[in-house]
Amino acid sequence: MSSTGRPGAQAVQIGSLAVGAGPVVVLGGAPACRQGADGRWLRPRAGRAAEELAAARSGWDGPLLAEPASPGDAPAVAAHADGVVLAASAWSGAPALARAACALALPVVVTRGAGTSLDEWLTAAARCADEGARGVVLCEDGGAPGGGLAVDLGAARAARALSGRPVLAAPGDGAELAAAVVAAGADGLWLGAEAGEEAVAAAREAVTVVGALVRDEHPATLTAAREAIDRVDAALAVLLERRAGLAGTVQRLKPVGGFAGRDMERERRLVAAMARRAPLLGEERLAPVMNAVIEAGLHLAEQTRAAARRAHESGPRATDPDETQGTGSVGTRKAGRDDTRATGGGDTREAGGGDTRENGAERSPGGTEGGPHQGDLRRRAAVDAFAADGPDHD
Ligand SMILES: O=C(O)C(=O)C[C@]1(C(=O)O)C=C[C@@H](O)C=C1
Repeated sequence: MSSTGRPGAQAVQIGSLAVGAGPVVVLGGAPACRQGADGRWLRPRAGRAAEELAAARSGWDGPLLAEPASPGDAPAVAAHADGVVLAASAWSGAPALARAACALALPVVVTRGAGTSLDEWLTAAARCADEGARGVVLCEDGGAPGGGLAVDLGAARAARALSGRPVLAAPGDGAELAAAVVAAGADGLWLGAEAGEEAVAAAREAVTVVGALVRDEHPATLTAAREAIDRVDAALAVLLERRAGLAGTVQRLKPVGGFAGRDMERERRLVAAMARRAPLLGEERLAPVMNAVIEAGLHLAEQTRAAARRAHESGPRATDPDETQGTGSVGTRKAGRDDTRATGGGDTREAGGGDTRENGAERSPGGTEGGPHQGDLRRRAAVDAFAADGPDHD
């Protein structure tokens, strides 16, 4: 079982592309998707299959899927495509076309359309396998004109679990639902004919980042294993950047921000919580990792703060950087550092194990710590110390 609770699907090879094993694949319509897709699909116009498929193939040597309009298109599909697409109208209403498509001994994508039940869909897939298809992939598109919001992710998930076949989902021309498709456990995104490079890139990002979180992978080669690591690193980068932003917000909200306000008890607790989700690494291995992450966030916060302060000081009629940074501090900016130390701040590293209730306490909106006036002065002094000390801590 994967981390999404699905049994693994039997991978189907479409040209060079394995669908159902490894990462979620992105398929785009040809010829609009020039870049970024793992494979393309084409529905040639009636009577134009040979010409249009030849043209699509001449500009693309990756996996190409074709949807024949009639049995007469079969030779062109065999000549140029790596797989066949059977829409619901074909497998439910055009048996001769379905038979001709399966007889090509290519992988077949069986699409669920409007008004077709899960049972009918899975039965059609099984029939395609019996009639010669070299692997069957299911594709859920909901059947609404233009696809998109009609896609039934529950049906896609059930189809995968019941059949053991890879399942694609067609979220339309845009990538708004791409993350949801990946999170639902689909093996691929089938983008609409109008999806351009931007939609393909957004779908790729969802596949990479969301896939790293929800999709179990068991790569068997060095290249595949490194590619899987690259996806996890991509997700880590997104999360680290987001974490650094939030840590910067905390520094502005704390009575004493930056290294001076370091709260080692909070750090110990967050490492312990992470270890519950990462038991193989455990607290001992996670602690140095998180120490580095936290220090990177504090450095960034201090440097950002110092840069804002320099801009403020050199500006012609600059506004108070504390106001623009959202610190909400009031009072004079010249409050002394001795006041800061009185809050439990002071030297960065020594301050780490300091009074955590003081350092970690959220600022009260009314500024009532030790009386409104004194509280304001103390906060002001702490913010100044945070800015002044910034880049010196390394
Ligand atoms: O929670 C805080 O007090 C923070 O300043 C945030 C944070 C963190 O990055 O998670 C940073 C420094 C502290 O020592 C503890 C935690």
